[in-house]
Amino acid sequence: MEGNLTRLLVGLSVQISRSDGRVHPATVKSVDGDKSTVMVEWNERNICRGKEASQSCYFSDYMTHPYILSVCTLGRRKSVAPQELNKTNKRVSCVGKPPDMQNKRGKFGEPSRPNQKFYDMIQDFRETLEVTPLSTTDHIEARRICVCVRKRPLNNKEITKKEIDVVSIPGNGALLVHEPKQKVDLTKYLDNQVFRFDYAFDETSTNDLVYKFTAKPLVQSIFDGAMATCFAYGQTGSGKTHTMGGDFAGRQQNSAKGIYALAAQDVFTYINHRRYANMDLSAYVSFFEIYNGKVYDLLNKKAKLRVLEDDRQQVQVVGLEEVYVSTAEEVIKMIQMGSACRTSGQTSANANSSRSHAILQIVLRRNERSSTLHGKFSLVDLAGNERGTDVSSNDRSTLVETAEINRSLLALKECIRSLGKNSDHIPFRMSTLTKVLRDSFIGEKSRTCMIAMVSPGMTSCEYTMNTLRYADRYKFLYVELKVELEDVFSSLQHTSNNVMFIFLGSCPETLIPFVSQRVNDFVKAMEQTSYNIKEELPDLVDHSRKILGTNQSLILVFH
Ligand SMILES: Nc1ncnc2c1ncn2[C@@H]1O[C@H](COP(=O)(O)OP(=O)(O)OP(=O)(O)O)[C@@H](O)[C@H]1O
Repeated sequence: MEGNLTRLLVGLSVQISRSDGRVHPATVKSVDGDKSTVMVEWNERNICRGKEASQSCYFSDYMTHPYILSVCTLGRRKSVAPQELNKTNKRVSCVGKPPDMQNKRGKFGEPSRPNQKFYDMIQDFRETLEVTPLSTTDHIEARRICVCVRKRPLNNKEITKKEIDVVSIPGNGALLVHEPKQKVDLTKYLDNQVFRFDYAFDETSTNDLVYKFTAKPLVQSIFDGAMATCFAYGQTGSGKTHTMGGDFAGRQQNSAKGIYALAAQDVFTYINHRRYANMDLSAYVSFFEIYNGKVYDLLNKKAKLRVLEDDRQQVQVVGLEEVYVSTAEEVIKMIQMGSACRTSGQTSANANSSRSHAILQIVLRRNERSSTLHGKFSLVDLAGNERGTDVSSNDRSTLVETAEINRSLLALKECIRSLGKNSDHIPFRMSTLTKVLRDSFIGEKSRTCMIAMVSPGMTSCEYTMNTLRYADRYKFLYVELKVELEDVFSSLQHTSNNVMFIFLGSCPETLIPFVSQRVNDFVKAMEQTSYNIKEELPDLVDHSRKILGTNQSLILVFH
């Protein structure tokens, strides 16, 4: 177990809680299994500081959840000055040598590249990772809000420039960003940040695989009367259009290979399925873009459309073409037609950058009841999220464009957040995007999937972090949190291996009774008496230490 612990923890970012009450990030530098100590390091006023903590201070690993990623400072810790750390030679792993001591050749023998040291450190780190790739046979869980991440491979331009890939996807929904950093003394180190999603797709994942875990369950839901929405979110050039619309060969897009087309194929499979045949459903398609807050019909020569709201708060896009379709091929033709006239521009990251939100809607209507709406699937390829930091542009219209994009993405976040909280008030009027998607945010049957796309290159690191933070927020939604915790407990109960334990970040007050009950159940299952987790936390920690190395471990969730 000690060995596992070392491999999992070294280099990870954790929160530490100081004796003066401050809580701040630090990096795990080493774990001493014999002495049961953990060494952490952080920067304070440009001075590198370190601490040795006893193992009664536990860390969660990347296989647990981001909100669990904190350090619980229960035991007494000894403060160690950096010099002392050097003397005892305890500082290990992810810290690089000063520039003059760096090798001219890469550690793996290949010619040196810019940032070779970081490259080597990341490769070293990856060697310690246990990778569990996502497989088509993995279980897919129906969720009301599903948040995923997809990493694209380095592109030719990046490979030519010898860009470093700073994103790792070990599996089980985890994603690591190895953020290259430098201390004031020019020592290089990696700040390894961990995120966790429902699913994480690595650079080898195909659109088929991504579709299967994301949009496919939503197609089924619209036959059951749901309003479903699937968003592709991310920096320009990160792969949104590739995922939704299909891969590109030059400027030619293979529309049959995107999530739009895969969803359309399934819609017709279900329509003809005996389970839904007697519902007498027909499918209709509309395709439009929102550019600078205005709606344009991509199936009608980009006609500019008005968005109106009636006194029952029903939002209508007046005059939007809704075309009856009876085969997936017809839908694919429309996707090609619409995509060809989508507003694009050139950014520093993508020569063919989409500057608008594109929305493909597949609507199911019941034939016999004057075309009553039965279900709707909105597939949204969002505009790039680079937050006005595309510094290569001084052009006013690009800046206005970017500001509008940012406003609508903020509105989207607010609406999904309200949806997750089952709030009565959904602030859909904040932007045209959320206005036209209003019926996706209301009602019991609304279902949402967000696929956050990330570029793997070191130069995209900041944008990648922004994307991950945006998507990460969804995971803090109350309803999801409860489900997630349930998963953690049940997976622990069914495992016979040693499992990393403990713990915790911000557990909402309302969830404490639930967590308390589950911890007690777990403790009972280990034939121990039950604990009041608030008052007897130290006992539990002591107990968990004793069972470390036996066949079970414990997760505690605590505020
Ligand atoms: N998973 C992937 N595998 C291979 N190539 C990819 C992948 N994702 C993206 N690409 C390629 O990267 C380039 C940029 O992708 P794409 O146009 O989809 O980005 P985007 O996020 O839609 O950008 P924008 O917001 O500027 O429209 C394209 O050439 C695309 O084919």
